Amino acid sequence: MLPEVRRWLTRRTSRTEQWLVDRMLERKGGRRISVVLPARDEAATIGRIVTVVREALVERTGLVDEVLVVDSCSRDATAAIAAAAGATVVAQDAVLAELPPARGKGEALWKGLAASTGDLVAAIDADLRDVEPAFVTGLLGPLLADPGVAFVKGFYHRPLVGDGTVDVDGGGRVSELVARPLLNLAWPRLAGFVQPLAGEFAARRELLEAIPFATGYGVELAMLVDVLEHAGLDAMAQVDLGVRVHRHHDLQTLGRMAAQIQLAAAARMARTGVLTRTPETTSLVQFRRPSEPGPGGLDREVVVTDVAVEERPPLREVLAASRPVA
Ligand SMILES: O=c1ccn([C@@H]2O[C@H](COP(=O)(O)OP(=O)(O)O)[C@@H](O)[C@H]2O)c(=O)[nH]1
Ligand SMILES: O=C(O)[C@@H](COP(=O)(O)O)O[C@H]1O[C@H](CO)[C@@H](O)[C@H](O)[C@H]1O
Repeated sequence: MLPEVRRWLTRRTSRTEQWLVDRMLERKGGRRISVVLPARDEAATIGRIVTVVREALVERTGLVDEVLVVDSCSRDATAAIAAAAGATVVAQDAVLAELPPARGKGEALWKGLAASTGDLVAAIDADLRDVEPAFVTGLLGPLLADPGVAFVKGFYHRPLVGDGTVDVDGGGRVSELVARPLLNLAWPRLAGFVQPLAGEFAARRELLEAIPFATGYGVELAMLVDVLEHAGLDAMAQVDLGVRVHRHHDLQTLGRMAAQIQLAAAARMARTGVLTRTPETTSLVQFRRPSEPGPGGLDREVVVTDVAVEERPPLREVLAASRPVA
């Protein structure tokens, strides 16, 4: 692991319980805060999420000023349920309607940024079960407390919930198999993010307006890379939000998600020339649930493995070199 990542992990990791709403309200001043939810066919979950955020953070405390649902071409009652629960709802294609429409999660987030009014913008996925207000307050805490922080990413334990089965740390399959190895290889400064694909993040508007957005599922990885380039690692933070339970997709859908993430990464590698040279490190940084809760912000065991591979030459070249000359 790069020494600067090790330092960053200690300096910029916190837990949602550390961020108290009363203190955050004092720090908020005259700024506006938006919570944006990209949502495609989330009729089963969107109502409860909007209700929890609105009641706890808009009505009871006034920390959040706007709950905006971007209806991402849903075929179900997502938009109507979100509106009934008290969200402002915009149709993805109706925002910046003069532009040719695009599809996918990243498009919904970009349109959400365009349609929202907050100086600080938090995003959470709309397929979450059991969402708590602490999901939002944790993301906003570091931004309100420290002017040096411009971007905050959530992390959590991720169970994989099947039909009557729960694998407590089995979720985040694309994260573990695609995003993490890719980031460690090409952008090792981002290796400290426990959940690099978390859909839960918050940032200052001026930062989000200054970076490009990938339209599909590549949006999270693209955003990490672009924020790093734009603002630097010390402007980024992560916060432990506890446990996250969401709806899972089948393997083929995850394959398409992985493909979009790789395309977004490829575009950034080409743009910056990353990987045209030898990788900076062959370490892979992974995180595991500790046997005992750790002190400080990072309640994870850090597992660093050297995954270096050697290149053997074609065998016939070796054989030809070792064959006695007649
Ligand atoms: O075209 C799309 C696809 C997804 N989403 C939303 O993006 C979030 C994350 O997507 P999904 O649940 O499919 O990914 P997962 O979390 O299962 O990997 C959810 O709120 C989706 O409703 C969206 O707004 N537009
Ligand atoms: O992290 C992952 O591996 C995937 C799939 O999660 P699961 O294996 O279904 O728990 O979930 C996410 O990735 C998407 C693509 O970046 C994000 O858009 C989602 O917010 C995130 O949940």
